[in-house]
Amino acid sequence: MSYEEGAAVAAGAADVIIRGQSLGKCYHIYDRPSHRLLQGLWGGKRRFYREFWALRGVDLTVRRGETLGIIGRNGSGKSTLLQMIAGTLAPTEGVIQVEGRVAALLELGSGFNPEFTGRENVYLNAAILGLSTADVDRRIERILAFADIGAFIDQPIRSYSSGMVMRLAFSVMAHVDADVLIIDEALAVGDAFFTQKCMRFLREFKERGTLLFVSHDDAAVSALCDSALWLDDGVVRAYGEAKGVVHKYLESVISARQDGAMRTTEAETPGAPRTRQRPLYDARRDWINASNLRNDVEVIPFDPAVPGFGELRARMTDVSLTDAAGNPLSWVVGGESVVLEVSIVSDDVIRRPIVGFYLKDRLGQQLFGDNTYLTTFGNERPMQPGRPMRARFEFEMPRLRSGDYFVTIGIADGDKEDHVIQHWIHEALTLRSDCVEWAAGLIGLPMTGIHLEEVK
Ligand SMILES: Nc1ncnc2c1ncn2[C@@H]1O[C@H](COP(=O)(O)OP(=O)(O)OP(=O)(O)O)[C@@H](O)[C@H]1O
Repeated sequence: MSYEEGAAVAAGAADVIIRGQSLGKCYHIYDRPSHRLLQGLWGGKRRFYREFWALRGVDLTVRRGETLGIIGRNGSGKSTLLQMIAGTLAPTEGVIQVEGRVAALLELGSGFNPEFTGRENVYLNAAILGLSTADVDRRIERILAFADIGAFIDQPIRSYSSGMVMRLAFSVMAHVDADVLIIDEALAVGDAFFTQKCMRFLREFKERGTLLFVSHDDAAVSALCDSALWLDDGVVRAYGEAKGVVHKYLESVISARQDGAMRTTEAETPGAPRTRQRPLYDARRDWINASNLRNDVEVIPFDPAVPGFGELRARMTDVSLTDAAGNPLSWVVGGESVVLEVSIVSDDVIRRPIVGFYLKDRLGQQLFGDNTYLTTFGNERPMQPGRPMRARFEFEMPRLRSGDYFVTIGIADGDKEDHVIQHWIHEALTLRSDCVEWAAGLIGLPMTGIHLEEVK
């Protein structure tokens, strides 16, 4: 879909909440400080500055309930556009109309007064967003619980770390009943557990509100957003369905990296000879593991005190990654065979136990997972009180981009359609990956063989 088509399709839809027409922002650039002074003296009679358009000719229409991703290189105009939508920056030309309450997390602590305490800033910030003191009184406990910064809340903000400022700012924003949320995902980097909490909140918010999400992470935009807008040097390069726009953006990034030496391939000719697939040992594995391509993954051990939920007639007592011999691992190398073990106890009969897991990245995207349902299908054994069980999932550890990952585990009683969650832990294990080089995709599947050869 072209930019014009994207804007036209969106504009035709009912329930428009944001409409921007021909938006532009021009800054005056003075090559020397003295030029600014001279400009003041000369007024409009002479020009001592250069014009720089940070944004120009942007049309945009966002419907209620839509999630729009804004992508683009550094300096492409993303913040400029979003500040206009948030109402903190006036456009030089064009018109922006926004319905309802907008809460934005664009610049860290921008709405906070450093001399006031966290608590005072909560009231101040919420008031700016239109909440009365009584409204905040009713929500303050929830705001503080979400931010989770403890006694610091009664200290001046200037004594906070940037992570604490982020937690508080996000928490206020999450509790003001905003119609539109604007988030720069780069700000949410840092504390991985809090990022998970934020992402869970954003997924829930998406169901009822309008979300504008700035991200450098193309996978996150594809996964979270309905539509995307790609800005490049202040102008829109593509606008429309998220996956299509992200695809074009990536194509351009890769093409630029390869100095434009890229062509699009045609579909394979029918009947052309194909390489036969046979399971082969990947001889590169030893080489990869001995080089800087090696992907080390630290396993942060299971903490039995970590919060979970469920009926709790059965619960997990331990979760670990082990080698084939059952030895718990504190480090794994991407590509190695591992076993995910979940130990369970119950104090009641669990008629049909099912144990499942998935691996999530820091944005909460589910990368892969599985469960015991099909393995036990037709041969279900009730779990008896006082007789512990253990679920084992054997797989090859995929290579993981640098960052934190989480293993979510669920235990249920029932079948695939109809079951009751017994115990669910969002972050049962944390995997901390360190990876210097990255090939492609969300995860790197260990290849059993890669070949390039002449077909005889
Ligand atoms: N006050 C200003 N005066 C002059 N130029 C500015 C000003 N604010 C922003 N710019 C310029 O406008 C351009 C767009 O900036 P903007 O912050 O919107 O980009 P961005 O896409 O959000 O970048 P990033 O991803 O690095 O946050 C940049 O070239 C920036 O240097």
